[in-house]
Amino acid sequence: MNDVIASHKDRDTLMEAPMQLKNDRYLRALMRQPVDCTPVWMMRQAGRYLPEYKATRAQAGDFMSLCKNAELACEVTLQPLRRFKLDAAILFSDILTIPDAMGLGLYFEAGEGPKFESPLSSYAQIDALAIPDPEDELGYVMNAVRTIRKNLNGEVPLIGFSGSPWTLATYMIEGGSSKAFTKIKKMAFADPRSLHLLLDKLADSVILYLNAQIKAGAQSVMVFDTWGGVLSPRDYKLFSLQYMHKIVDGLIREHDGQRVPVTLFTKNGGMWLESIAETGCDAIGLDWTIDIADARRRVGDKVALQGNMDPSMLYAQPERIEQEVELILDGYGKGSGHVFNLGHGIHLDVPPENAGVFVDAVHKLSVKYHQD
Ligand SMILES: Cc1c2[nH]c(c1CCC(=O)O)Cc1[nH]c(c(CCC(=O)O)c1C)Cc1[nH]c(c(CCC(=O)O)c1C)Cc1[nH]c(c(C)c1CCC(=O)O)C2
Repeated sequence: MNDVIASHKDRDTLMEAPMQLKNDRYLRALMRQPVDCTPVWMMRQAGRYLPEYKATRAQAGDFMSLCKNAELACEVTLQPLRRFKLDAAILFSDILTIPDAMGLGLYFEAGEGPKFESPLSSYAQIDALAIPDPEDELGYVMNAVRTIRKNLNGEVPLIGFSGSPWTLATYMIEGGSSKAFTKIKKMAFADPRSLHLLLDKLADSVILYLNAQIKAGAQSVMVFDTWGGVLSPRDYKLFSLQYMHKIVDGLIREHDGQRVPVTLFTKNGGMWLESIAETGCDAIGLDWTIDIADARRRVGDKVALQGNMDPSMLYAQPERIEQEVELILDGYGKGSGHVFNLGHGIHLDVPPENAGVFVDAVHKLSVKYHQD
């Protein structure tokens, strides 16, 4: 009942959220328009490395309760922006909301990561899965998006996100995190019909989910393909990229008169940049295993690039962090089209001050790459 009231309230008040951004360099860089300096944000910017996050999470009880409470999800989205001069906010949620809404029973076991009560193993189970209605079973995510957009008050854009079909399928079939991915690979090679049915349903679900996030106020969207890099080149195209391509084709690309840029991130996907760029995405997220100068040479002006400092570099001394930022900025070279980021999520035991050193270094050291 309270959720219903909150959702109507948020829908009305979103009208008050300003259209014009005070800081739009994140969106400009994704569209390769001139910027004054390189924008920066961090994946898992809200997370266990911040004491204020731990306090709010304790208040919520557990991780999913935090995701399902729009006010608290908004609070943890904004916490890192109060500490650091980030150029974008990322919705606080998780990629596993879709499988949870499909009825697989998501839970988090301390120290073991996400788990599902009912993992998938047969065609019949996959055939029986329904595509979730984003404003119903996933309505709590849309409420969070509306609440965050309103509270951001036009400061910086809000990034919405989803997992890629392949990455979501790994969790749904393995039953949680995996190292060898034997169950999903067994299905891929011994029973491809079942896996393709699942991937296709997930692609349809992701399209509906991301489009609903865009309508609720997300100004840019990202698809996280955390596990695409465990496939061979041929199987990556068949089981992962094909479905991300379908998603890019199905997304709202312009909303309220503004372009909504889409970024695809495949961890360990550096060898497939040209193919990823061909999906028609606006930007590619890079992990740290590829040289950003090579990446830019290979994609040319086709897409913007996001990345790509090793998250473990945040354990280093300030001078070493600054040196690494400079090397990456120099690798990308002059001009717009680069969003600075870590190559993956921030580690939970990183000192918060080091994240601040990183963000400030990007802004300070990048100015010269955007002059004349
Ligand atoms: C694979 C994946 C997941 N979730 C996500 C991915 C794709 C990106 C990536 O590769 O990291 C994406 C994600 N997860 C979370 C966000 C929110 C935005 C942000 O802060 O960056 C985003 C964008 C919050 C979260 N999602 C999670 C946390 C930590 C939860 C906590 O303990 O408070 C956060 C802040 C939980 C989570 N959720 C997932 C894992 C593996 C874990 C870690 C579990 C553990 O180590 O105990 C699945």
